[in-house]
Parts: sequence; C-alpha cells; structure tokens
Amino acid sequence: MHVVVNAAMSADGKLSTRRREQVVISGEADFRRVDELRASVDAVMVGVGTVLADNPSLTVDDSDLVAERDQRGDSPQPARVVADSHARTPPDARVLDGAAETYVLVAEEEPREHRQTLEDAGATVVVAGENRVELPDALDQLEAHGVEALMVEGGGELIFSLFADDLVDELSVFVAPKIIGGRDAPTLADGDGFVRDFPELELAGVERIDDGVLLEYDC
Ligand SMILES: NC(=O)C1=CN([C@@H]2O[C@H](COP(=O)(O)OP(=O)(O)OC[C@H]3O[C@@H](n4cnc5c(N)ncnc54)[C@H](O)[C@@H]3O)[C@@H](O)[C@H]2O)C=CC1
Ligand SMILES: Nc1nc(O)c(N)c(N[C@@H]2O[C@H](COP(=O)(O)O)[C@@H](O)[C@H]2O)n1
Repeated sequence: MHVVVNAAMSADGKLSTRRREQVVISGEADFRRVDELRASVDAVMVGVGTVLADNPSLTVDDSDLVAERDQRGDSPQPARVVADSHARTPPDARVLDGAAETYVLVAEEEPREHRQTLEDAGATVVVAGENRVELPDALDQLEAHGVEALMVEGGGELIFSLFADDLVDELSVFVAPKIIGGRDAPTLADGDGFVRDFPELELAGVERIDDGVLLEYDC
C-alpha cells in the first residue's frame, strides 16, 4: 500500500488550537490541491480525535473530480477510514452519512455490541490489535479490501503512530504564515515523540501556494 500523509499547519507547527477547534489553515488553492489528492486515492483516513473535533466529511467536493473517478471505474468517492480503537465514532458522524464506504478500525477488546452499533450505522468494522489499533495489520486488511493508495489527513496522534510504524511513503504539508501557539495544541506529529532513530525525510518539492508554502517529502 502507498501511504501519503497530507496536513496543513501554522508556521509554528500546529494543526489546530489548544481547544482542538478546527482552523482554516489552507488557502483556496491548497484546498483545491487537497480535493485533487482525495480524488486520486482509494481511501482517506483520520484518527477518531479528528472525527470528534471536526466532524469531517472527507469526501471529494468537486463534481468534475468525482466524474473523473467514475470514468476511471473507481467508486465516485474514495472510502473513508477512521482509526478508532474504542469505537468512539458517533453513529451520526458525517463519515457515516453513506456518501462513501467507511471503514472503522477498532481493537479486539472492544465489546461486540459497540462494533454492532457502528455496523448498524453503515460502517465496515476492521479489527486489528488487542487494545489499540495495530496499524500494520489494519492497513494489510484494508489492502485486502482493495485500498492500495491511502491518504492520511491527521491528526497528530495518528500521524506520529504511522511514522513510528514506518508506514509513511510521502508527506505533504502546507505551512501557513500564521502562529497558533499553545503547548497543548496538536502538532504534525504528537504521540510519545521520538528520542532516537528519528525518521529522516527527503525533501522532494517546495512550492509557494496561496500565501504559504507546500513542502513535499519522500519518507
Ligand atoms: N490542519 C490539519 O491538516 C488537520 C488538523 N487536524 C486536527 O487535529 C486534531 C485531532 O488530532 P488528535 O487529537 O491528535 O487526534 P487523531 O485524529 O490523531 O486521533 C487520535 C485517536 O485515534 C485513535 N487511534 C487508534 N489507533 C491509533 C494508533 N495506532 N495511533 C494513534 N491513534 C490511534 C485513538 O483513539 C487516538 O486517541 C483536531 O483538532 C483536528 O482539527 C486533524 C487533521 C488534519
Ligand atoms: N488540508 C487542510 N487544511 C486545513 O486548513 C484544514 N483545516 C484541514 N483539516 C482537515 O480537513 C478535514 C475537514 O474535511 P471536510 O472538509 O469536512 O471534508 C478536517 O477534519 C481535517 O482533517 N486540512
């Protein structure tokens, strides 16, 4: 599977505020690029922290891009994936609105009835890992469902875990000329952090977009 992480951060590396309120960080052109990236993949993934904070739809907005997917023989919308060890995705979350197939990744210890609630809401539940979603196993199972290209939008906890498991192939980050600040505000990679063996990235592109900069790395 090919995994692309894409996010937008402030110049001080924050993805949102300390209250985890969504911030419009990208400009018009970057949102367009994100829509194109979504349209190019089989699935778009976030952690449940992002679902609970933002209630995103994770769909492709542009109808021409949707039509192009259709012409290629793909589903009109990429699937959505939520890493959600303890099945906290609300049944009325937008990711479960039926606009696209949605996989919710849960841990084995999650009670059967919680999984059933998600299935009743329309999700396909994938079980991987005992008490926390084990990403390598989960991504293998998604691949068996036909997900070969995966875009991950965040948040910082999930992105850190993907780097810790050496699962990221590409990283794109739009850096906006603003400061959000806050020691508790989510950053691009949170989790426990690395103390050694820091993942090394290779700079593959630098582009001025809107009033910010897009940095692209091979991982
Ligand atoms: N600016 C941007 O591009 C983006 C910003 N965000 C922001 O990020 C914030 C949410 O980020 P976080 O709180 O870090 O939550 P997150 O979205 O990274 O979700 C973390 C949760 O995912 C679940 N999870 C399951 N398996 C996991 C694993 N193996 N590793 C890590 N997590 C796993 C856990 O329940 C964990 O608490 C929100 O404020 C949102 O607005 C989110 C996406 C993109
Ligand atoms: N690329 C990007 N730029 C920003 O400025 C953002 N705030 C985000 N946030 C991500 O997009 C999700 C919302 O998606 P929908 O429009 O609801 O489909 C949000 O949950 C973050 O993952 N991304």
